[in-house]
Parts: sequence; C-alpha cells; structure tokens
Amino acid sequence: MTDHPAYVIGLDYGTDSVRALLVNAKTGDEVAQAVHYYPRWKQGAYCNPQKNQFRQHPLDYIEGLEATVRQVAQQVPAEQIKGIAIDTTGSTPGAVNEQGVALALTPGFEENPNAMFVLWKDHTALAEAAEVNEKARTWGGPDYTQFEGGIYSSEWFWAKIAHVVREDEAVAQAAYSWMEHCDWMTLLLTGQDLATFKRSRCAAGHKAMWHESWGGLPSEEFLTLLEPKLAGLRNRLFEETYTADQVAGTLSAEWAERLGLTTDTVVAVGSFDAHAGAVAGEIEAYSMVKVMGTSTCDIVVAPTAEVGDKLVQGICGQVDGSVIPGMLGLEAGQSAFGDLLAWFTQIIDWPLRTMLPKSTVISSEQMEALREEMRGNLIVELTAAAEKIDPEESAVLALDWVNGRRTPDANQALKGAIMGLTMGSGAPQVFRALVEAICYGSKQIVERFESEGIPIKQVIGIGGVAKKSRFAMQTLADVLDRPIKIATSEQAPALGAAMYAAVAAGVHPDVLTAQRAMGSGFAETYTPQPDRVADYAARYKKYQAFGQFVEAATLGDKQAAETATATA
Ligand SMILES: Nc1ncnc2c1ncn2[C@@H]1O[C@H](COP(=O)(O)OP(=O)(O)O)[C@@H](O)[C@H]1O
Ligand SMILES: O=C(CO)[C@@H](O)[C@@H](O)COP(=O)(O)O
Repeated sequence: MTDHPAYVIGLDYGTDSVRALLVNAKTGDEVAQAVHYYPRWKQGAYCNPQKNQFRQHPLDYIEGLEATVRQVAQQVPAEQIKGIAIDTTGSTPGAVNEQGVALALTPGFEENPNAMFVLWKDHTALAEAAEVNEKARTWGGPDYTQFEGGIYSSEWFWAKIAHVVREDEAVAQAAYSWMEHCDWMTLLLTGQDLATFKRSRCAAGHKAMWHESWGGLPSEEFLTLLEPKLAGLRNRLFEETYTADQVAGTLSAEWAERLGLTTDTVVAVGSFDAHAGAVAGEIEAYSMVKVMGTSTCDIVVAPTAEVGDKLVQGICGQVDGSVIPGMLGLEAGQSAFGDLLAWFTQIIDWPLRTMLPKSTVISSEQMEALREEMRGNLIVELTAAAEKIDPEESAVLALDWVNGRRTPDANQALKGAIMGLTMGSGAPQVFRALVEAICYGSKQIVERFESEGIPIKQVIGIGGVAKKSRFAMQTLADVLDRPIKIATSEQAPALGAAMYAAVAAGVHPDVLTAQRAMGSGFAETYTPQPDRVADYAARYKKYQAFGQFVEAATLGDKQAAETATATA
C-alpha cells in the first residue's frame, strides 16, 4: 500500500435515489456523501403500477451521477480520487444502440418506456418468465435455471427482454444489444467499445443464466426457441464476465471533465446493490447479510469447493465470485419489504392526496405543509402504536406478497393478503401484521437455505429498514430466534462499492483486505426476547398455512385450498 492519500467513490443506484460516498480507501472513513432523488421516477413517469410496469429514464441516472459525484469530489484534490465503482438495482436491463447509447436517449425513443431501463420490480414479463421455465425444463439441453434456484423470475434479464421485444417492434428493431443498469453506467463513464466491454459477473450470473459450464449465456437455439426475435442477440452480448474487483477502464475525458475528476481514475466492473452491501456488511462464510430496503436481498457466501455440485432450490442463484471473488455468492430475497409498509402508508394517506386538494377550509400552503408532515411521520407513528399491541392478542395476519414472491420458489403472480380482521382492527393492528409478515417471509428464506444444506451461522442487517426501524429489527430477531447484527454504515452498498473500487485501483490487493481496512463494524445487535419467540413461532405456522391456502387458491386449485384450510 502506498503512503499517499487515496480516496475512492462508491456510487449506489437504489430504487428511488442514487448516493455517492467518498471514502478514504485506507481507513474507510466516510468523508462525504450526496443523494439525488430521480425526478421523473418521483413523479411516477413511465410507470403503471396497475400493470406492474416500472421503468426508469436514463436521464434520471445521468443527472444523479453528475449531481452527486461532483458534490463529493470537491472535498479532496481530484488526483487523490483513485477509483470509482457503481452498484445498481437489478435485474434492471435496458436496450442500447451499437454505440452503447440507451435507446431512450436517441431520437424518437425519448418518451418510450420500452426504450428505458426495466426496473427490477417491473413484473410485466410474467408470461415470458413462465415460458423460460417451461422451455428450460423441456427443450432437451441443459436446464439453464439450475444455478438460479431452478425457477426463472419475471424480475430478470431474459424475461424482460423477451417481453419488450414482443410488445414493441420499434424497440426490437433498434435495440442492438441490452445492458444491465450497472454495466451501462460503467460503460458510460469509461467510454469503451461495447463489443469488448467487461460485463458484471454478479449481474450475468444471477439474472441472465450465465454459467461457465455451458459456455456463458444460454445457447442461440434456446433463446430463439424462447422468442424468435432474440435471434442474433447472443452474439451482440458477451461471453466472459468479470468480478467487481476488476478494472473496467478509466474515466473518459468527457466524464472526467463533467465530474471534476481525472482520466487516471479507475472505474471498477459494476455490481448489484445487495452484493456490494454484503461486502460492506463484512460478510464471511455462511453469514447472511439481509439488505433490508424497498425489497430484501439475502446474501450468503460459502467456499465454492464446500458447496460443490449442490444446487440450492428456490433462491435467486448461486454464482462464483458474485460477492467476493473466489467464493460462491448465493442470493435470495423478498420483492417487497419496506415497500409493503410503504404500500400501507399510501393506502392510509389516500384522503390526503385526493380529498385535501379539493378542501375549501385550508390554503394550498397549509395543505402542502400538512402532507409533508404526515408523509414524514406516518411510518414512525404507526410503528409506535403497533409496538404497543400484544402479539398474543393480535388476530390480524398478513402475507408479504404484494409484489409477488421472490423466494423461496419465485412466483411473482402471487398477491398479498390479510386475514383475521375484526371491527376492532385499526391501522396499527394491520401495520403490525405487515411487519410480522415481512419477518415471517424472512424466516422461510433462512429455513430454505438450511434445509438445502447451507447453514446460516449469523444474520447481519443493512439498509433503510435495518437502520430506521427498531421495531422491525426486534421483531425479526424474535421471529428468526437469532441475533441480528446491524452494520454501522448508513450507506452500506455505496461503501461496498467503494471497497471494490479500492481493490480495482490497486489500493488493496483483494476484497477481504479492503473489507478489513475499510469496514465500519456493527452499531448494535438485536437479541431475541425469549417470551416473544414462542408466540411468533406459533403465528409463523399460521402464516405458512395462510400462504399455502392463498397460493393454492391463486393457482385455482380449490381442493388444495380446502386442505390448507383444514390444517390452519
Ligand atoms: N421508520 C421506518 N420503518 C420501517 N420502514 C421504513 C422506515 N423508514 C423508511 N422505511 C422503508 O425503507 C425503504 C427504503 O429503504 P432504503 O434502503 O433507504 O432504499 P432502497 O431499497 O431504495 O435502497 C422504503 O420502503 C420505506 O418504506
Ligand atoms: O434484486 C436485487 C439485486 O439482485 C436488488 O437490486 C433489488 O432487490 C432492489 O434493491 P433495493 O430494494 O432497491 O435495495
């Protein structure tokens, strides 16, 4: 390690906003941070929640890049900023032209949602995901879903591409290739040639069925069987993938200028937010880092040789090097976590959004102030009220599937449900049931890993909900009957990206060394309360029975629904 000052920037593109974190690459001190909320996304542009359509405009990303990086970069001399790495949500693919320009930035496509990035939580590709699953099992070649938990999801790369090209002939014709958001940002910054650009192992392995054993991406034959319009695309994608500690390039002259940095700044290969977050959460073999934000991603790493040929069913994949190079990264998660609570607050504040603007008794300034105050405090007040309810006396039970079930066993067609409502059930009772539901969903995932032979030795929490909701974290510790360690960093994915950047820039030799040098440790631990554990264990059984009932009913299997009712 050199004695000269060395800083790195981790850039974390979340669902609603992007954050840049300037970190001292030697000590891990977080020197400055900046956040930018995507303006078009905030207005709901290009989205249709009724259809589960969630698209993001590349200009939201580019404006956020300039606003945040310029702000943090001012804090130290530009030549001391050695590296930058980007993590994003995923699978969030978008169509690009031959030069790697996102189609929505090209004439004629500026307002076309199909030419934008298809956000991870967009589930418009349910039919295409079902086709991937059906064809992967029956086409006569390898089952390409085997390293992705055995079930392909509508949240992922190929399902989304197949859906868009079917729906939009103009985009199908103009799309030269497709890129995950994390790869596209990295290409933008380095200005490289699309043909030789280094794509993310993390993104390709977990979401695009890339695996070394079958030579990379699924075969042309399989892809055209899935959708004839995919013909030729495989050759315009990539063969190799790279781990996030590798150098993708250096900043292009244009972007060095626009960001106030230099062309010597190294740009690392891209990654997903959850995987970068797990690195900052100081993940180690058989730890589960739960990234608890809008959704959850549950990330586990294990020595590749120890897992051997074992295929873990029902998760979002097992990929060599997707978190820490040299180890197997395993991912599971829930499609709605904080989002389930956010959904409920949206229901509750409906009168504020719809009736208040028509009110003749308060001024528009007062109305805005009231809405702002309510918006900020709603979850906090609901939490305070819900915390006082004795779980033993609570009859309300909920399922966390408002955005489908990501794992165990992806089924994005499933819907949320609430049971046990009485005339006495108020907002706090329902809110409490929703908090419990996200914790029961987490328990199912932990149980799945263990029943598939991957022991979970400790649970670490990071992300917005982990940092903001003591109630949710205590409930989680009680439901899992395990301690939950909460990482100190407020910006864990950005810190993890900064660690990747530090390795790519040569400040540290590998990710484990960067973790040790730059990790900020744990702020606190939630310990299970023995008097609550048994109550929650009993309610968890009811949650499972309720889930089986709803799943069976959703599938139209009345008989199975009746059986589930009988055992509930
Ligand atoms: N006090 C709180 N209690 C529980 N959940 C909260 C609280 N404040 C915010 N959230 C939830 O946190 C989620 C955002 O998490 P965050 O990690 O900041 O974002 P992202 O997932 O986009 O990276 C939202 O779904 C929101 O509902
Ligand atoms: O699924 C992944 C990564 O594989 C996430 O990007 C996705 O759940 C979105 O994460 P956030 O909820 O925005 O933290």
